[in-house]
Amino acid sequence: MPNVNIDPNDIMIQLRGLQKSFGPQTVLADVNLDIRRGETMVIIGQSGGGKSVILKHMIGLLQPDGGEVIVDGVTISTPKSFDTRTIRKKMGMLFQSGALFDSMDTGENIAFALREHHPELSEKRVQEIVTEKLKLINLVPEFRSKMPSELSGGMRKRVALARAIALNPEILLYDEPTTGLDPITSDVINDLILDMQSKLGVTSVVVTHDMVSAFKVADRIAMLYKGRIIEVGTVDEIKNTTNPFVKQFITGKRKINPEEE
Ligand SMILES: Nc1ncnc2c1ncn2[C@@H]1O[C@H](COP(=O)(O)OP(=O)(O)OP(=O)(O)O)[C@@H](O)[C@H]1O
Repeated sequence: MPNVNIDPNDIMIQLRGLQKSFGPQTVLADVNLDIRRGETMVIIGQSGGGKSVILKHMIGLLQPDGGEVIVDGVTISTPKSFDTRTIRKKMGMLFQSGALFDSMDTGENIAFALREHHPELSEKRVQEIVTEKLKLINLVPEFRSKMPSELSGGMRKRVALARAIALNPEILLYDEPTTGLDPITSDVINDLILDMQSKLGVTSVVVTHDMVSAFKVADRIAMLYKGRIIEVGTVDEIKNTTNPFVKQFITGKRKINPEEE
């Protein structure tokens, strides 16, 4: 359970009536969610339910059909306000695949966004920042010369996290950070998510199916169901929920009743 001071009235990300369809498929019907500055919000829900689509709206990779995304008081979701460069400077994202550039070594992967956004930085400074980011994810500086093909799944995620924090983001978005990892490696990633919150003071949004991870890293958990957030609560509140759909999801039971598949 995280341990930082969070002001419930200080909202970093607001989703207001978010709607998104792809062709005939409505993925987000009416998503409303407030994420507080400094908190870790975990979004849970069925596979294919639209959790990643929500993250992509937060970072400006997708524009909604209706509704608003407001980040730190600024609406980022209207075509007029759509300034991806400014948004992305504020945010780091850990993609589901832990996408690294395979042709670059670890150090170059971490330095990539730094060089792009800060061409004024000297090579010495870039290397110092790479070392600092490796340290934050508990890796020694020598690790910078490893190629992605030499890394295990867990290591790739860690390096992807170092890359996501290269520009000192205020917000970190994690898409399925523990998927495909064994429980011990998953726990290393969970600890790093907690570290990022306590050491960097970031606001985090984590999309996951992994309830062990959700219960460990979350300040609050939101459940997406049929295109809407049907419940938001602390870990204890979610564990003790009376909502049958949330209960079904967190306990992994297949059906609530024969009508519900
Ligand atoms: N760019 C796109 N074009 C068309 N359909 C899309 C696009 N992005 C997402 N979708 C569809 O939206 C739905 C929700 O996808 P999303 O990846 O957000 O689900 P998810 O809840 O993150 O699932 P999972 O947990 O399996 O990753 C899926 O049916 C997906 O095929």
